[in-house]
Amino acid sequence: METLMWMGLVGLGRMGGNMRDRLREAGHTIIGYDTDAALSDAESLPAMVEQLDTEPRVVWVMVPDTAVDPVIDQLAGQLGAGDVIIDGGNSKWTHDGPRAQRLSDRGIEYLDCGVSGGVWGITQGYALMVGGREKTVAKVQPIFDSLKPPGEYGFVHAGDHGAGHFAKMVHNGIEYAIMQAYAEGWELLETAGHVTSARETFNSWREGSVIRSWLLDLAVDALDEDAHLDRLRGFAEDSGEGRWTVEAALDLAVPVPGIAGALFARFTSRQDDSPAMKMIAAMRRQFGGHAVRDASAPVPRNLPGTPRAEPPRPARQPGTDR
Ligand SMILES: O=C(CO)[C@H](O)[C@H](O)COP(=O)(O)O
Repeated sequence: METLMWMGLVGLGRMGGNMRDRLREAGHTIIGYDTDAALSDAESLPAMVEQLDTEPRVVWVMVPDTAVDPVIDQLAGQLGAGDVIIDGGNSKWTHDGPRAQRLSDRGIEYLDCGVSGGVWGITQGYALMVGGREKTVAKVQPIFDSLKPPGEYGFVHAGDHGAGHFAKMVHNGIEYAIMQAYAEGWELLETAGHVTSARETFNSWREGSVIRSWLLDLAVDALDEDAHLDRLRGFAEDSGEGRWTVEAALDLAVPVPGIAGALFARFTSRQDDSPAMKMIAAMRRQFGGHAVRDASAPVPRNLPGTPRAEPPRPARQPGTDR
C-alpha cells in the first residue's frame, strides 16, 4: 500500500492548485496556503505550518522565482532539523546551492524540483526533475510518486542541489526551440498557400510522422479554436528559463543556436518597429542609394526577394574535372 503523507503547499495558482488536487485525490493530506484567501486552507504561512503535526514536516513551495527566498526564509524560522522544503517552481538553478547551504545550517533539508505538465498535469501527471540528497528524496518519494505520471517515465533524481532546476531549465530551452520550429513551419504553410489548409496538414502529422508530438497536438487544438490565429497578437512573453539556458550555454561555450534563436524571436515579437532594421535601411540607403520606406508608410507583407542575375560561372580549369 502507498505511504500517505501530510504536506504544506505554498502557492495555489494554476500549477500549485492542481497539484494539491492531484495529491488529495491520491489520499495525501495537503494544507495549502496562498495570499489569495479564497484559495487558501490556512490564514497565514505560520498557521499552515502549525497544522503540520507529522514528522518530518514537509513544505512544497510553488511560487515565482522572485518570491521563493522570502517564503523559504519565513518557513525556516518555524521548521527544524530533519524537516524538508521543496522548491517546485521554475527557479534559477544557481540559487539552489546557496539556499540548500543556508537551510542545512539549521538542519533543514532542501530539494529543488523542476515540474513539467502545465494545466494538464492534474490528470496526466507531472514530469519531475529533482535535485538534492538521496536521503531527502527518499523521505518524500510518496509525494513524487503521486504527482508523476503512472507509467515508467516522468521522474528523475537528476543529481545534487540545483540539478533538478538545471534539468527543467534545459527542458524549457528545448521547448522554446520546438515551438519556434512549429511556428515557423506553420507561418510558411499559411503564407505560401500551396496547401489547402495548414491546419489539416499539421493535423495529418499527428500520427506516423517523424515530428508528431504533444506540442503539435496543442498547436492543432489552438487552430481548432481560431483557424488562422487571427484573434491573437503575435507577441510572446518569457519567464526567464530561456534566458538562463542561453546564459549557461554562453558560460560553457556550448553552441545553442536553435534555443537562442527562439528566445530572440520572442524579443522581436515585442517590437512594433525594429530599431535595428531602421539602421539597416539607413545604411543601405547610404552606401547603395537603396529605397527606404517612410515611418508612416503601410508595411508591405511578404515582399519577394529582389531577383538577381545568375553570377557568371568561372571558366573551367584544365585538370579540375571530377
Ligand atoms: O515551465 C513551463 C512549461 O514547461 C511554463 O509554462 C513556463 O512558463 C514556460 O516558459 P516561458 O513562460 O518562458 O515560455
